[in-house]
Amino acid sequence: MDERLSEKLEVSRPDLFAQFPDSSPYHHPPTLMYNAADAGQYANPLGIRPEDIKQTPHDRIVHLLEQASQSVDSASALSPSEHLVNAKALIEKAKAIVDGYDSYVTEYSSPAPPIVERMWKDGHEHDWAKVYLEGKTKLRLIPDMSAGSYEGVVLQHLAKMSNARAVLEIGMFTGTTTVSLALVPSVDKVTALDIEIYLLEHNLPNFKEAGVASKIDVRIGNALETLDKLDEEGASFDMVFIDADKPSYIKYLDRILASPTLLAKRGFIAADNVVYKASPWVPDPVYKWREDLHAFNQHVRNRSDVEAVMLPIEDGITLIRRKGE
Ligand SMILES: C[S@@+](CC[C@H](N)C(=O)[O-])C[C@H]1O[C@@H](n2cnc3c(N)ncnc32)[C@H](O)[C@@H]1O
Repeated sequence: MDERLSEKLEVSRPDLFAQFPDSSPYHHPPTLMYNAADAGQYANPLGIRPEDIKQTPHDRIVHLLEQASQSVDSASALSPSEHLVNAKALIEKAKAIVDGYDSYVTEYSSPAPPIVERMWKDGHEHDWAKVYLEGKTKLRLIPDMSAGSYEGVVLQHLAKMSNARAVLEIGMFTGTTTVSLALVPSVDKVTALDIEIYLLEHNLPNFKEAGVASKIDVRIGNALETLDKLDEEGASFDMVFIDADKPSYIKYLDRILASPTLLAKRGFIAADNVVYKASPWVPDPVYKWREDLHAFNQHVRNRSDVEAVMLPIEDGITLIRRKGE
């Protein structure tokens, strides 16, 4: 890690992260809480609100430009000037560029299958806080964990272009990406790992409705232990999508690459959220895993046995292949 970045990262220790009052529906603020064990660990001196937590670098830029625009409005109210009018117009234009970007690329890409759109919508309407408070999930899951239908289409293309037959997904959540991949004709099987037994029951009706239940093998448990089991079974995957707990990304990658079989010859790994809301280079205390993701990116770059390309898709996807294949 370069010194400047390390300095910046140190500014935001976990004790600065938000804790919402027990009575708040956001007692475990979105994206801050993956692990129930984290609950209650953080103070909230910064007054972070859930709506301040954005999902991608673009979302973050739009949010910042909105705030800048509001500041210009306030300044204009006090002292109207041509400069402020110009500044406002420039901010609004920059905002329109970024704001329209994701919608445009989604509109002119093939659409996601309707079942995936429906699953994504249902996932956003599900009361994950209630499920967690009832003790049905260990983790406080939040709808925005779902990669979304556009990213599902991207993954489908990667699977199609690589002619992937066996796919491993580490982190299934509501199964939108699982179903997207299982719907690819060349894919025979998607092995989906998750730690939450609740998701098995929750997702099964959708897997059946999509007509791909027989192609999906859900393995519940800690993904690292499941990887050990899959390795013992001699399982081999053409495509691996890593999208579970961010602090374990390095372990997942190393475990897969340590095995002679888990990653098939000419197989590839796609790791999600690698630019993590741009927080590795513009830190903000609300983004809890920036050090983990930054360490993962450095680790990938420093492994001499792999080649990688980081794609600025949504929250960033890195494609990793064994060198020389
Ligand atoms: C970001 S979500 C996955 C989203 C999904 N790929 C999609 O795009 O819809 C992460 C998932 O990883 C699971 N998870 C977190 N820690 C885990 C662990 N140690 N082992 C297995 N699964 C884990 C969570 O339960 C959650 O469902």
